[in-house]
Amino acid sequence: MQPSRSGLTSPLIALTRPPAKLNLFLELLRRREDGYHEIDTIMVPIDWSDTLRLRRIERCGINLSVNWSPSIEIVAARLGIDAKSEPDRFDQVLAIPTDGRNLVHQALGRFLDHFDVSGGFQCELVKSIPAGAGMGGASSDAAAALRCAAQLHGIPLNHPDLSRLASDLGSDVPFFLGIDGQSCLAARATGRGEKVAPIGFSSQIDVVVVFPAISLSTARVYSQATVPSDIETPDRLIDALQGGKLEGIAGGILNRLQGPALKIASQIEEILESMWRCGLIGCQLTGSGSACFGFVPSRVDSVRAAEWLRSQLEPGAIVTSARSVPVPSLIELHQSASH
Ligand SMILES: C[C@@](CO)(OP(=O)(O)O)[C@H](O)COP(=O)(O)OP(=O)(O)OC[C@H]1O[C@@H](n2ccc(N)nc2=O)[C@H](O)[C@@H]1O
Ligand SMILES: Nc1ncnc2c1ncn2[C@@H]1O[C@H](COP(=O)(O)OP(=O)(O)O)[C@@H](O)[C@H]1O
Repeated sequence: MQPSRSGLTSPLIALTRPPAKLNLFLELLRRREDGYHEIDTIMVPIDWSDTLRLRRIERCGINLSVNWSPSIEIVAARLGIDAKSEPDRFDQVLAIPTDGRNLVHQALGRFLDHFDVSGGFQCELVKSIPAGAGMGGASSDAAAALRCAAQLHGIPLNHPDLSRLASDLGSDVPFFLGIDGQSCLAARATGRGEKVAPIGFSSQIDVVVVFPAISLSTARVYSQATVPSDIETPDRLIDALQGGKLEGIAGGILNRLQGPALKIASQIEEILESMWRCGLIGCQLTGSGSACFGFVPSRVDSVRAAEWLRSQLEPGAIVTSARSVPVPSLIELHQSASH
């Protein structure tokens, strides 16, 4: 800990904004004996992000608080969920655990055990990324927590054990951790998703993302999926990404989990239809859903399309214009005001 002017220690706060991701391509290669699927996926991080603040505390253990931005009431109102008349749905979509069920709690617990460091952590998580949306919010938060914890303990951010911890936490977590500390705008992930390779690609992508107020369980969607006999590759998409050609990108997308997700939640089909009608191109579900995205040529177009879709779909869905950003997210270090 850093000494303050008064001579007492003043803990540092690590602040970062874990981004969401979109799966532009997701093919199922085979179902494994352990129940996981070998996949081939192309992921892009976007600027729809949570906020995570972490500081070391002397007391052992993890103290985690979770709030919604701008507030749970405003998010619920946009989603058209009434806490009093639909308490189960409210909980299913908006209740985020603060105990060991939260992936941030698990990440910090495993960090403390693995590196055998003294004390604990106080963590404030502000959610903006919907849960059960296929946007990887929990995974991104967990990767951010591992990186902030390493930073506060002077452990190099490219320490190989962090990758192992990330992979044990969930298949999507290594993507958000970044590869050897390098930042990247798009990556191809294979294995169960934990083998990540950056794609050389430097342009930005503008999209509109719609979260249709339903949380889908990743395990349930995978359990309804079938490995196809003709497996597709993302080669065309990768070429288009590297060439920066929007039509090529939109033409190369695929999500083998879209069919099973639509079977579970058929209302997603109407959302996709509205997105096509609005002029977005390459409209598709991300990951195991329920959020969908579509491409536009520029930021101006995404803001305009999001406004129109909002007038059609809200309340009942959250519509956001978004742009690709690099992973991992930057960490800012601040001196804590009180201790
Ligand atoms: C579908 C994807 C696409 O990026 O994202 P989300 O929709 O969850 O964001 C990922 O494959 C999700 O990764 P993640 O959310 O980390 O899943 P995990 O916690 O590892 O696994 C949850 C469950 O999903 C199934 N699962 C997950 C990954 C995989 N390659 N095959 C699977 O069959 C397994 O039943 C597993 O028990
Ligand atoms: N930090 C977290 N943020 C959001 N959800 C979390 C978190 N930790 C655990 N969860 C649980 O994980 C599930 C959703 O995970 P998430 O990554 O947001 O969705 P998806 O797998 O669809 O991308 C929910 O059941 C939620 O309760």
